[in-house]
Amino acid sequence: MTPKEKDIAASARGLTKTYGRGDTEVHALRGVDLDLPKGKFTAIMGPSGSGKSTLMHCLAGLDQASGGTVTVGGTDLGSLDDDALTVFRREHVGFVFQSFNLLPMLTALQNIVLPLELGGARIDDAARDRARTLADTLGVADRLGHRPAELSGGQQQRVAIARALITEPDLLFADEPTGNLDSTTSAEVLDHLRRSARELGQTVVMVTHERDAARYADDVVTMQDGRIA
Ligand SMILES: Nc1ncnc2c1ncn2[C@@H]1O[C@H](COP(=O)(O)OP(=O)(O)OP(=O)(O)O)[C@@H](O)[C@H]1O
Repeated sequence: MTPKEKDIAASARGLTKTYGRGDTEVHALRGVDLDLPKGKFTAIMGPSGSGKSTLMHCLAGLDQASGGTVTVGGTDLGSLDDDALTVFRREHVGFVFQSFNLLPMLTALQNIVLPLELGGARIDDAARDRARTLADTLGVADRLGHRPAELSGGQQQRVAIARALITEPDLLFADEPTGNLDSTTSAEVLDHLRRSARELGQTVVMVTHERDAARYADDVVTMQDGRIA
């Protein structure tokens, strides 16, 4: 790796994605080149249908590109089969969704440690301590015994961020993470995403429609018709 490559968490080269065939063909990505610098918070903006979610899903190994390459931490995702991709996502990627996606029957603490359990780890005191430290950083340490329904939207989203960070992923992806939140709560969640990058060294990528939200990011990438504008 060259020194420059060392500072890049993920990159796309000539990335294309086509959905459907013939009359129903949609070119969601038309050749995207992008480098995501390590430890930075990048926002992806652009009109509806411009390819933001598709780009994020390809970078995260959730969707397969039609052409071009995605490299994460030196691994070409195109070289991985489905099983290897699943392991790759579990070990390297965290997600935060607009709708939080917490499991309603589990407490906040149980939700946060779930990715460790799914990865086959035993949930011991060390794991619970890590979850508490993250919850503390995110300001929800006093809500750990509560179920999602007993938390505000902002608290749920902060629990979701802690859950995404518990495996210490190289990349944290957030798809419209403040879409369901009021402006005060949005500001808190965005501040935590920014701190994940600045204080924990996470590489954070967020898709958003909101210019105010994008202001928290170090860089803003704008998509237009499947390309970076
Ligand atoms: N699974 C799919 N099958 C067919 N077409 C799809 C599929 N997913 C996305 N598309 C199309 O690809 C294009 C890009 O979609 P994408 O969701 O990436 O855009 P976006 O910028 O994230 O939009 P939005 O802001 O509305 O979420 C759109 O024209 C969309 O209709």
